[in-house]
Order: sequence, then structure tokens, then C-alpha cells
Amino acid sequence: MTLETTLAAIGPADEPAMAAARDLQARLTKPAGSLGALEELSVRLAGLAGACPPPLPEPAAIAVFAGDHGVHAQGVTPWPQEVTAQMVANFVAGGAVINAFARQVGASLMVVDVGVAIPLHGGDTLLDANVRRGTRDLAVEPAMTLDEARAALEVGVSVAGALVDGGAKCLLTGDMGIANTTPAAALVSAFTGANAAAVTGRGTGIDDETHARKVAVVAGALARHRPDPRQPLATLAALGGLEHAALAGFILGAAARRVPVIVDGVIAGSAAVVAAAFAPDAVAAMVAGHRSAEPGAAVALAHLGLTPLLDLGMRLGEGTGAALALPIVAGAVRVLHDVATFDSAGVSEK
Ligand SMILES: O=C(O)c1ccc[n+]([C@@H]2O[C@H](COP(=O)([O-])O)[C@@H](O)[C@H]2O)c1
Ligand SMILES: Cc1cc2nc[nH]c2cc1C
Repeated sequence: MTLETTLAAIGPADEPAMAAARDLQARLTKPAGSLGALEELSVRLAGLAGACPPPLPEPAAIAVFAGDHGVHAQGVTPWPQEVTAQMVANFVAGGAVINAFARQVGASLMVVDVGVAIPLHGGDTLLDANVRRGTRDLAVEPAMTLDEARAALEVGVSVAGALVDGGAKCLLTGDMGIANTTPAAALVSAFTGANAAAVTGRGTGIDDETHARKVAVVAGALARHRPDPRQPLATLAALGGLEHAALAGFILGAAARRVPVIVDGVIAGSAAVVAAAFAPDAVAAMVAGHRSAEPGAAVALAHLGLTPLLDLGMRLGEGTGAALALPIVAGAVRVLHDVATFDSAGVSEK
């Protein structure tokens, strides 16, 4: 599917299904409101599916999009760029944290090379969809051409479509890319209007001097490119990464198929903000898995009006925060399927 046909397929939440879910929640054998945020989540998922109860989010599929970044040359991260390719190999071998969490929650995992700088050779779980071997340096020129950004977006759309065609009832975002918290911060700043210092954090863990340089790089890129958030493709191309673009497409692809997508940390959060700029109704498909410690993540979620399910101080990426949130999403939906009503169970109401 092209970007345009995907955007055209995205529609608003179904109000009658949401009303039915609210009504059912009120009749279940529990005090009204006692499941807190899970109740509203179940209502949102009913609205997305256009059905009450909505489908359980099983089977669930994680896609980890990997890319490299020209802005690495600015010294915004202490890690060498080749760690991106090395970690992709680790995902394929099953040895990363996301592999452990995917096994723990029963989700499938695939890795997509959308922009890694080093040629990779993987097995069945690595998809070669490389658009470019790393972006250009956003501190000095647009990171991508419009065509490259569009191609990466469409990689994400087609991965989402293939996973849904294969039976996935829930998609989870994953990312890997040394230096990718810098473009994430720039995107969040460009689309939300928050200033560079408010959205730029310590990524994998950087000292004060590196952090000051990173804030200056983000502020400088915004001053240089003067992105117009009403032009999402141009803004994404100027400031983004190939995995950010693919993740935005992945989220749009989920929304077009009316399947929930659990959004991980700051990289996925920035991609979600891009997706919402293309199609505001796409927010109906998004579930915020967790609140990453990276400050841009909370700014992105506030902009989208989403409340994170978990807040564990995590800042790993890979899809780890989304994976841990999956059982909570499943629990919220299962309540609508399994729990008796006051009527059916013969429980007295107050
Ligand atoms: O998901 C997050 O919120 C997150 C926060 C900090 C770091 N990361 C991960 O760390 C890498 C980027 O960090 P950095 O410091 O090199 O920009 C990249 O591979 C991300 O998956 C991810
Ligand atoms: C080791 C390592 C693992 C990661 N996983 C996601 N980002 C990462 C960054 C590093 C450096």
C-alpha cells in the first residue's frame, strides 16, 4: 500500500462500539471505575475494532526497525555506530532483552533493516528493506530526501500489513539505532513546539558535556531547517531517521487495519507524533506502553493525549516497554470477554 491509500483508510473511532463497552463495563461484577485506566483502554480498543468486546490482542507481533544516523558524527552518543548492526545480529540470534521479553509475553519478533550503515546477513527473522545505509547528518543538511522518507514510511506500512495478514491482532513497535534519540528529540520538538532542552535527554547514558552538545545539535537543526509541522513528510525528511519514518508508517499501517499498536519509548513516541501529523485519527490505534525516562517521550505522549500504562524508568528501546505492557492490554480486553455481569451472576447492586 502506498502512503496515500493508507492515510485514506484511517478513520475515527466507532462511537456505538465505545458506548457499548462503557455500558458493559458498568454492568460487570466490580465497583464502577475499579479497573482504573484499563476501563478506558477497553473502551478505546472497542472503538478501534468497531466491536464490543474487541478482539483479544493475540497473537501479538513486535517489529524492530533498525537504522543508523549521520548525526552520529556530531558526538551525540558515546557508542560506536557499528553497535547498531551488532545488536541486530544479537536480535536475530535471540540474545537481546527484547528477545527475552518477547518470549515472556508470547509475542513474535521480527527485525527490519530499514537503514543500517553496514550490510547485514540475517536469517528468517531479518527483513532486508534497507532504503539507505544510514541518514545524512541532520545538523548540516536534511537527513533524508522526500523520496527516502516516503520509501521508509512505506516499509513500515507494508510490514504492518504483512503482520496483520499473517494473523497478528496487536502490533508492537521496536527500534534499534545508535544516536537515534537525537532525531527523536528533533521530531518531538518540531511537531509539539517544545524547545530542544525540554525534549533532549541522555539517551543510552551521556555525560553533561555530551548532553549540552546534543541539546545544541537539536536546537541548531531546528533553526537551520525551520520545519513546518503542517508538512509532515518534509519535516520527517529533514530531521528524522529511517527507523523513525518506518515506525511512523508501521503505526499508520496498524491504524488503517484498525489493529492496536503498542508504542514503546521516545523513538516510537516521536514516530507516533509524525503519524498523528499525517492522520490525526491514527491516535485511536495507539496504546502508550510505557513512559520512557527520555524526556521527549512524555512530551510526545502529552501531545497525543495518551497515558502510558507503565512507568518503570526504562530507556532501552527495542520495543521492551511495549512488550511488558502487552499483558495489561490483554487483561483490559479479556475483562470484557470473560467477566460476569451483576445480572448473570446474581450479584446484588448497591
Ligand atoms: O526507547 C527509548 O526511550 C530509548 C531511550 C534511550 C535509548 N534508547 C536506545 O538507545 C539507542 C539510542 O541512544 P543514543 O544515546 O545512542 O541516542 C537506540 O538503539 C535506542 O533504541 C531508547
Ligand atoms: C548495548 C545496547 C543495546 C541497545 N538496545 C537498544 N539500544 C541499545 C544501545 C546499546 C548500546
